[in-house]
Amino acid sequence: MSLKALFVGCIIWLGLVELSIGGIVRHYKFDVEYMIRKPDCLEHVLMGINGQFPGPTIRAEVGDILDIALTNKLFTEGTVIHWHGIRQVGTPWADGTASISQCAINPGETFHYKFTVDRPGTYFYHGHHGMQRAAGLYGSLIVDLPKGQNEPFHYDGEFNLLFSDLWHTSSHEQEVGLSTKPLKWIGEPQTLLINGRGQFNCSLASKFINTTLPECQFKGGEECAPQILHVEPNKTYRIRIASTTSLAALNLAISNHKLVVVEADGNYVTPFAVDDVDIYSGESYSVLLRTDQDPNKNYWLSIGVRGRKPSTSQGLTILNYKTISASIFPTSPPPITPLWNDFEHSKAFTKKIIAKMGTPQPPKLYDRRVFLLNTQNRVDGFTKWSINNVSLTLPPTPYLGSIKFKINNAFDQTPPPMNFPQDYDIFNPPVNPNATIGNGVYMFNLNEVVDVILQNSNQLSVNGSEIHPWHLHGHDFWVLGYGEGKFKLGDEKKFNVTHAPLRNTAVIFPYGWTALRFKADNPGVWAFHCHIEPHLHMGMGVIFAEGVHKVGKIPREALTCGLTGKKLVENGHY
Ligand SMILES: O=C1O[C@H]([C@@H](O)CO)C(O)=C1O
Repeated sequence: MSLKALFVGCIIWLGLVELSIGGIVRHYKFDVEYMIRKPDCLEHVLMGINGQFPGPTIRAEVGDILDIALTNKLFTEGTVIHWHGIRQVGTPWADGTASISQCAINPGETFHYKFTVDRPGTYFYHGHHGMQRAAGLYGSLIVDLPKGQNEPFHYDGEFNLLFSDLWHTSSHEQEVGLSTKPLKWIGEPQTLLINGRGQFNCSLASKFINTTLPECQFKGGEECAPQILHVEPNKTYRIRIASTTSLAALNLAISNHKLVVVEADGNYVTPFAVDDVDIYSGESYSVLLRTDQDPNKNYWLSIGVRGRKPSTSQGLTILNYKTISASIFPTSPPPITPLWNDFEHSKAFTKKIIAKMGTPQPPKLYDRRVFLLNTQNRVDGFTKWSINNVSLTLPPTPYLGSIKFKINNAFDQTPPPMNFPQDYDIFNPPVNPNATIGNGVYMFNLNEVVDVILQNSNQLSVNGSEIHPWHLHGHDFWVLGYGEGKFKLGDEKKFNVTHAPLRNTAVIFPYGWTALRFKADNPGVWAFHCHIEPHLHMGMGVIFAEGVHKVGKIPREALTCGLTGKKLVENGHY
């Protein structure tokens, strides 16, 4: 056989091997860098990828392997990217969480994220180091069904919308403010962005709303001009939405059109029609839109702030029936976002989300139950968020390495508390506001069924309890139920175990509880935290670990820092 034929033979053989494990390897090169951009018509420093903000959309098919070579082109700080909603089965080192699954990638260095996307759905990716998500490090990740397979709903076309919020103070200034005594809170965002585009100093809807802002005048090509959704009449469109906001809870509406929710966090749900959709940071949905309205008009698509007293203008774009020009304005004002504190509206929406028939049901019983009380506290006078009175501070050595290699001095070996005092008054500020910092780990036995009862409470000031969206890495969980007040014995009778939706993010409502169940069946170390980035920065998270002894080879470059880095040097791997 000639050398060439042998070479071609090898390639075909390799190709077959790759096909036999399900999908193809998709290679990406991501250069993470700071850029000067005008996402809301004003100039800002943003973090982007390959010169793009938001970063490039990754589109793959179920079973594909993504191989993303991430080069840190920031000048002086480390970086990582988390693939939000991807469970990383067998590749916990690719979860992209600094200090948890890997070392932050140093400036100038390249790290290979290689993992399988094993489930269709709408996902996204974002920075998971410091406040790099607030700096703009994010993009979309969409996983399609393999060719020839159909979704359980029909659509003629699709759009993808990634929502985010923008501050005019830098992420560094925000980060320092949050770590200062007294706390310098970040406040509300200046602008809401849809696919990285928003308008701060002008309004698309100035003719219709009470504003002093002038009408936006776009000549074409502006980075802050909205991406218009061009549609044909009498068709069905799938709109994928995901929220990577740093803080804002959002509400999406499209004038005159109903939205049918069909997917949540990569899981099919029993379809239901609504006028508007609440979407919290860390969540994703697919909604179906039927273009059955007057085709001689255009319509607003709006996102507005909910859950916190807003001071940010709605994010807007236009649904354009191609029958008319996109520059013809809608004839009425944009949809009114439901009142920020109409929590009954939020709860009604959330409770409509139930699993689609055929979704795996939760195990009937749990092996272990963990109560996690969320409180705002003080540590040495610094304002923090704490879980069972412990505020999370991450260690310099990634847990995945320190647990696997039993480096016991890498973090606090005492497990954090599984509960909180029974007499804790969740309706008032903490009697003793002093908390401690900690970096202990909740260790679960492999395949244990874990129930988590997230308990909300009053923050440091009176009459204040906020919504927090909690996101779990490495798993989906079943949402068993939501309740008011303090969780009490007998409340489990209200659990929905037959139609519990599978999600990776779930909210706790003010002064309420949320019950989740998951199977600790994915060897690795996983963050579980409030997806509000400043809250995580202030300690609002915990670390779960299971079956770490079963984790296969961890790429060396994931562990070249802290005590695992030292061990590698001592063992001659340098
Ligand atoms: O963590 C937070 O701090 C502020 C406030 O509680 C203190 O200024 C706020 O609204 C938060 O969500």
